[in-house]
Amino acid sequence: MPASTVGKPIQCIAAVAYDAKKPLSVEEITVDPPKAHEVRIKVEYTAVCHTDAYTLSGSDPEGLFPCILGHEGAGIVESVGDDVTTVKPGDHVIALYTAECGKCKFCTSGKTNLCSAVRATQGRGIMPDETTRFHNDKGEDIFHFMGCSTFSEYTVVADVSVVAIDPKAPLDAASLLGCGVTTGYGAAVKTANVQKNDTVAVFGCGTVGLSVIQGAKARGASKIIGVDINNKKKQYCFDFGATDFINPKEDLAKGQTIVEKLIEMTDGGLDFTFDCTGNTKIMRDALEACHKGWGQSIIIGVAAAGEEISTRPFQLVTGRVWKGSAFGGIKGRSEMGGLIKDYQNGALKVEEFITHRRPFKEINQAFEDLHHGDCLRTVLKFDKQ
Ligand SMILES: NC(=O)C1=CN([C@@H]2O[C@H](COP(=O)(O)OP(=O)(O)OC[C@H]3O[C@@H](n4cnc5c(N)ncnc54)[C@H](OP(=O)(O)O)[C@@H]3O)[C@@H](O)[C@H]2O)C=CC1
Ligand SMILES: N[C@@H](CCC(=O)N[C@@H](CSC=O)C(=O)NCC(=O)O)C(=O)O
Ligand SMILES: [Zn+2]
Ligand SMILES: [Zn+2]
Repeated sequence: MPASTVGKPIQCIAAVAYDAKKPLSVEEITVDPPKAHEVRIKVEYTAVCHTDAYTLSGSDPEGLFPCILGHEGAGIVESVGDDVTTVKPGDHVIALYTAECGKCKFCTSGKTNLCSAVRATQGRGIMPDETTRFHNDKGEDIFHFMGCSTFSEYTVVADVSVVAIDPKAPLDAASLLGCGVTTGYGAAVKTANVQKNDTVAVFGCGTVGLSVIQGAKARGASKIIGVDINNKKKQYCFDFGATDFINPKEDLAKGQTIVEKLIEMTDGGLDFTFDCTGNTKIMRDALEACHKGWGQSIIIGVAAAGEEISTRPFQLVTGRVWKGSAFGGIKGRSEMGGLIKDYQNGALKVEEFITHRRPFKEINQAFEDLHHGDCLRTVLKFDKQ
C-alpha cells in the first residue's frame, strides 16, 4: 500500500462477526487512520485461537457484536498517529492483547504482566477515545476485539498494544507468538517457574497445552504428562516433550478417576498442573492432582460466562495452590524480543504449531479446522488484493 494512504481511511477485506454462532462475513470495510497514540497495521498473517471461537460462540461476557475478532496476528506498520514513539511505519510488529504501558500501577508493580492502560475500553470493543476505527459499507460502526482485531487486512491498535520485532523473523510464525505459544510457554517458565526434575501434568493439549509442555521440557521437568480426550494429540505431546500421554476416556482402570491415576503415577501428585481446556470440572481435577503441601495448579483455559470453580477448601488448606495465567505472564513489549530470539536460535518451537494454512477468505473453514484433532493452528494469509 503506497504512503498515500497515510492519514486517510483504507478500504480492505475483513471478517465481521455480526452475531454469535453465525459464520463471519468476509467483506470490504473501512479502517480509519490512527489517532494520537494509535498505530495502523497491515496484517500479513493471523491465526485462529480457541478464544476467538469461544467469543463467537456467545459465551464471552465481553463479547460484543458486530466485531472484528482475531488476536494472533503479525504485520507491518502502515502509519502511526501523533505522539507514537515506539514503532514507525515499516516496522514488523505483533499485536498485543495484553498491553504494556510501563507506567500504570500494574506495569510498575513488578508483580504482573497485566496492564490497566487500555484494558477498560478494550473490554468494551472501542479505542481509548471511546470510538471505533472500523465501519462497514452501510456506515455502521464495528467493534474492536481484545485490542487487536487481526481478522482485518488493516487494523488499528493502541501504541501500548503493539511490539516491534526483528524483521528477519517470519511473520507467519510471529503471529503465533501473539497468543497461543507465548501463553503456554510463559505459563510454564514464568507463572509456574517450573524447575529441573519437577513433575508436570497438562490438561488439554492444543497449542496452549503443547506450549506448556515445551516450556516444562525446556526447564528439565522429569515427568510431563499430557492429558487429552483426543488421541490425535498423543504424538504432538511426545513431539513437544511429554514423557507420558493419558486419554481419560480410554486409559483409566474401571472406576479409576484421572486424579487417582495421576497421583498413582507420581507418588502422591504433581508439582505443577495446568488447565488448558477452559472446563471448570477439569480445573478441579487439575488442582486435586497436585501434590499435598506444595503442588500448584495454573488455570489458563477460559471458561464460559457464569461458570465457577469449586473444590474442598481442605485442598488448599493442605498446601495446594490455585493460580491463573494470562498471556503466560509475559510482558509483551519488553519480553517478546527474547521469545523471538529463542525461536530464531531453535530453542522455541513455533512453526511446528502451524498445521494448516489458508487464504484469509477461507476464515470460516479455519474455525472448522479447530474442531479437528489434528489442527493446532490454521494460519491465514492476506492475499495481495
Ligand atoms: N489465559 C490465557 O491467556 C489464554 C487462554 N486461552 C484458553 O486456553 C484454552 C486452550 O486454547 P487452545 O490451545 O487454543 O485450544 P484448543 O481447542 O486447541 O485445545 C484444547 C484441547 O483440550 C482438549 N480438551 C477438551 N476437553 C478436554 C477434557 N475434558 N480433558 C482433556 N482435554 C480436553 C481439546 O480436545 P478437542 O479438540 O477434542 O475438544 C483440545 O485438544 C482455551 O480455553 C483458550 O480460550 C488461550 C490463549 C490464552
Ligand atoms: N473476556 C473474558 C475473559 C477472556 C480471557 O480470560 N482472556 C484471556 C486471554 S484469552 C486469549 O486467547 C486473558 O488474558 N485475560 C486477561 C484479560 O485482561 O483479559 C471474560 O470477560 O470472562
Ligand atoms: Zn488466544
Ligand atoms: Zn501499564
